[in-house]
Amino acid sequence: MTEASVAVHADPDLLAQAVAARLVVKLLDAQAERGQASVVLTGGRIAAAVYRAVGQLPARDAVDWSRVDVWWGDERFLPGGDPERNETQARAALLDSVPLDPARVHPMPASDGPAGDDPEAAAAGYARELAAAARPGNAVVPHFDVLMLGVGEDGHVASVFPEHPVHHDNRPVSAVRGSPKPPPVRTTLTLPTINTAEEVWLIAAGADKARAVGMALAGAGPVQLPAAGVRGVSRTLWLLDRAAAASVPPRLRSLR
Ligand SMILES: O=C(O)[C@H](O)[C@@H](O)[C@H](O)[C@H](O)COP(=O)(O)O
Repeated sequence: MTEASVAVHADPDLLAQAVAARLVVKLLDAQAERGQASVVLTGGRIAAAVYRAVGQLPARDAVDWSRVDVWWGDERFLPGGDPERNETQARAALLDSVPLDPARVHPMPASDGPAGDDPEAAAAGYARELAAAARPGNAVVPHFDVLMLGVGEDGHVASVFPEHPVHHDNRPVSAVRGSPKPPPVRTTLTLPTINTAEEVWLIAAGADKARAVGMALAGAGPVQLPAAGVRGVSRTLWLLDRAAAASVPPRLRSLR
């Protein structure tokens, strides 16, 4: 298992700028190697700041956006276009301003979508969409070059919350009811699916994240602290601001 690495930036704004720059380079590298790139998006405040920062980078135009696949790690199960949906936030912050191929943008279903107001059917539908894009062989999900995650104060990632039944769901995508973070109904990739990504980036800003970040890096259990159960295939990268990094074990700190 690859050991996690940690990069610390002075404040949330610099963190968002740095993650945006890394993301553009990651997409360019993937396209240079494979002719295409795939990214899994997350929700929350720091993710929105990253998307806005990508949108403002001149180098964003070096990416061939028509050959980028966009997936989501989780979604709030609300009607299409609801401002609280992670999809709506990502579209407003970045996706609407870059020339993506709409067929390669894969939002998780909305509660007023074809699967109806049933999060289990929505999760199953998204699992089918992932499987349809998987490489031939045994894979049930496509290759993800980079999967980004925000981190909750309680250590949740995507919509995998501490001690939640989702930990016992062995399907690739799970419906979540009773989320402690509103709204209560969501869909999410499960941890084993998240961990198929080549690189996973956990992004957190603010002192209220310090405890969860410190415990995850110190080796907490994934059921109690889901962020501790995240591992990218070739890289697990924690991208933090100074406040969120306050309890990172000293041997892992590379303060900037
Ligand atoms: O749908 C969501 O709410 C998320 O995907 C969730 O996992 C989020 O990324 C974290 O809660 C961090 O959010 P903040 O960056 O806003 O703290």
